[in-house]
Amino acid sequence: MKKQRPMTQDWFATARTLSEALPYLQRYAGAIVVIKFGGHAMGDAEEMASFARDVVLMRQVGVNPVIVHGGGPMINEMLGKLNIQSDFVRGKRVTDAATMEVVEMVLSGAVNKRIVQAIQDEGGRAVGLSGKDGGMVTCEADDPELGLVGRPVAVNTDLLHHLFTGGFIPVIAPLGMGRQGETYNINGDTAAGAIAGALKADRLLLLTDVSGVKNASGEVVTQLSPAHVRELTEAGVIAGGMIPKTETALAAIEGGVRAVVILDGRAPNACLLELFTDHGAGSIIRNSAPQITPKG
Ligand SMILES: Nc1ncnc2c1ncn2[C@@H]1O[C@H](COP(=O)(O)OP(=O)(O)O)[C@@H](O)[C@H]1O
Ligand SMILES: CC(=O)N[C@@H](CCC(=O)OP(=O)(O)O)C(=O)O
Repeated sequence: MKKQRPMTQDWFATARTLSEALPYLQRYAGAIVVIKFGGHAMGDAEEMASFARDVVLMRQVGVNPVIVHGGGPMINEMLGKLNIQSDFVRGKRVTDAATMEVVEMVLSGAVNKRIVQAIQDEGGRAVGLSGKDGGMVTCEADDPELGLVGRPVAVNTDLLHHLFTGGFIPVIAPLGMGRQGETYNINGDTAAGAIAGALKADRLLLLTDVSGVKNASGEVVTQLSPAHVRELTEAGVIAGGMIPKTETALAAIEGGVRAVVILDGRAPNACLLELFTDHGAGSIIRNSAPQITPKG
């Protein structure tokens, strides 16, 4: 039963926010939204629960969310405990057979199941998978220097469509299968971009630990075209871990994703703010095509 509490301005504001969400709820009903949930964005138990609640709410209002997660910091921790040395080249982990074993164990085991559990705890029905399940992500070796790092060359979305029909929320670890049955380690951003492209997703949300793409003065740029992203990259303003994200964003847009948003996954209700309010969150990257209401 609802509690009887005195009416305050806050309650009116809450009701107004719900009412203002209507056009966005209508716009996203049936839409596919792929969310890359990076290891740095996961935060503590409360932040994980808040993320899970947003995802369950999305599903409840008819959106088809797909979670593709990372887990780089968790892999580093386990490799450290096992005294296995690990190096990164251009943002990707050099992966030999011993490292691959640990990567698969941490991503498909601990990290994947933690997210599945968090979603179930909020009343959603999550299914934990890796890109190997249902022959979803086929890879080729990315670069001989990187060992078992995969570059997705084909994505089969049949399994995902079955899950959408059943009302399930897919939670996918970024692993893929080679044509000879070998397992590949895929950068989480790359995997999310490939899956979003194959689904022709309405939105790809890349959740990270900064509030968006920053310009040379350190301010977040809220709207970017692919040309603007290339300019910032050539000028060295987009650097480090942001490079695989913006490269993924450009490839995803090229592949048919309507828009990509880079945002801070630790900010409360970041996904809801982006999808269902006038305010939006983070940096949106899209071709400067005519806008379709609301927010294209
Ligand atoms: N122009 C830029 N705008 C925002 N962040 C940037 C930029 N250039 C580099 N970065 C760095 O990219 C980092 C995000 O990448 P990364 O740490 O790999 O994220 P994740 O672990 O979430 O995948 C930011 O914390 C920031 O240090
Ligand atoms: C090839 C490669 O680098 N794979 C990544 C996969 C996890 C990942 O991408 O995690 P974050 O999103 O948390 O960084 C790795 O081994 O760390």
